Amino acid sequence: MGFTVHLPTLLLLSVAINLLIGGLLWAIFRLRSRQHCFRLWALACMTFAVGTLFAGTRAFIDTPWITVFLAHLFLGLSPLLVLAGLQRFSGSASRKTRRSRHALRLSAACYLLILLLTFQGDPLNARLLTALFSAAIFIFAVYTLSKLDTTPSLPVRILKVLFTMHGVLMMSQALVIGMDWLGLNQANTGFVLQLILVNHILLATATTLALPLLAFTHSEQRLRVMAERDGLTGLYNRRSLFREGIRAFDQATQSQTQLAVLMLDLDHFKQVNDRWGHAAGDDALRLVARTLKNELRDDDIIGRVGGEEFAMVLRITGDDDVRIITRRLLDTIATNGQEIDGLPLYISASIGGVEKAGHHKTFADMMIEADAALYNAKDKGRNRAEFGRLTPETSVS
Ligand SMILES: Nc1nc2c(ncn2[C@@H]2O[C@H](COP(=O)(O)OP(=O)(O)OP(=O)(O)O)[C@@H](O)[C@H]2O)c(=O)[nH]1
Repeated sequence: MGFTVHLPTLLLLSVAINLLIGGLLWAIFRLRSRQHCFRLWALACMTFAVGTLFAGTRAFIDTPWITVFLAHLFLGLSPLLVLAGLQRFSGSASRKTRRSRHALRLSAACYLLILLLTFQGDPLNARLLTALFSAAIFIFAVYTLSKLDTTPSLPVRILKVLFTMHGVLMMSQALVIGMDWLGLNQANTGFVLQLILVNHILLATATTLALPLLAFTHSEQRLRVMAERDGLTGLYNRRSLFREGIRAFDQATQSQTQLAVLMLDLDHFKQVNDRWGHAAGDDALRLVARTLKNELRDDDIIGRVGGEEFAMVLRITGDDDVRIITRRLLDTIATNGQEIDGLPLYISASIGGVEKAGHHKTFADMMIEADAALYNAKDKGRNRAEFGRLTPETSVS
């Protein structure tokens, strides 16, 4: 049972698919505040369709300028545009990237020159050249993807696999043509090349669908970080801290484990801003955030819940003493905050804390009590901590 391909149908199908996906990518470009990678990817699809159309006219006309030169010019331009889109997406303008862009321009110029010099001869020359050029571009695309620092990583991995397969396919095409050239082929070259063409179209389609996946998941991740995190310190914002705090509270209730909430407010922070400026104040806030992250465990929940106010939810284990942890936090902030970026800021903080008890029905109950304890610490002179309900043994000073 043989495998036969009706070439004109296949080519028309490929043109239609590429025009459709190209149109879709162009629409995305218009809708997404003109994110330029989408325009380049749309153009890649369209040039591929145009190149295929020109190559297909070989059945009707005998004009190598169109059927070979223009066809391969567009077919070679297509992977180049995909790569340019990837580079645009990665957005980095480092020296290394600039150098690789120059290398790319140089190889494109070489491709054009060799195509110009050879297209009049055997059309297989142009096919060999385009296959080699495309393989090089796809390998370069894998390299570009490996330099990308985006999350989630699944779309990057999918694209790496697709580009690698495409690169290998183009190398195989070059090999088959090269062997044919040297008269080494016993098998039916036309059939093998048609098979490669089918896979080429499938891979090109899969790649153009995976590219928006890369861009969409990346921007969704960025939006999620922006919605959940405080822009200045990278800590949880108020809403996320409450969400995570409620989760931790429910877990602690179910597993009957201990939980503590600490509210921390910087002392006389207005004076820091007034005396040293808002930028110095921002540096101080970042330093406090770093200190809290360094001093607490990875699974503790830390958020910036107001201008100079932080909240922490600590999962307490048997050996932990919240009062010792709190004292350590106050001391480290006072030590680190003496001088920030060469300025004598002398930052200190006050903390209100509470440990989970039977009368806490919700996480909000703990937050309210920690807040009241914080006001108590401020009233009692600052740079100190107060705990829970007001009893004589609740102070840490
Ligand atoms: N630099 C900077 N300052 C901020 C930010 N958010 C709030 N602040 C400042 O934090 C200060 C808070 O001042 P107050 O609420 O009077 O409190 P305080 O001066 O710390 O006094 P106590 O809390 O009573 O010790 C104000 O000057 C705010 O402008 C911020 O993102 N960056």
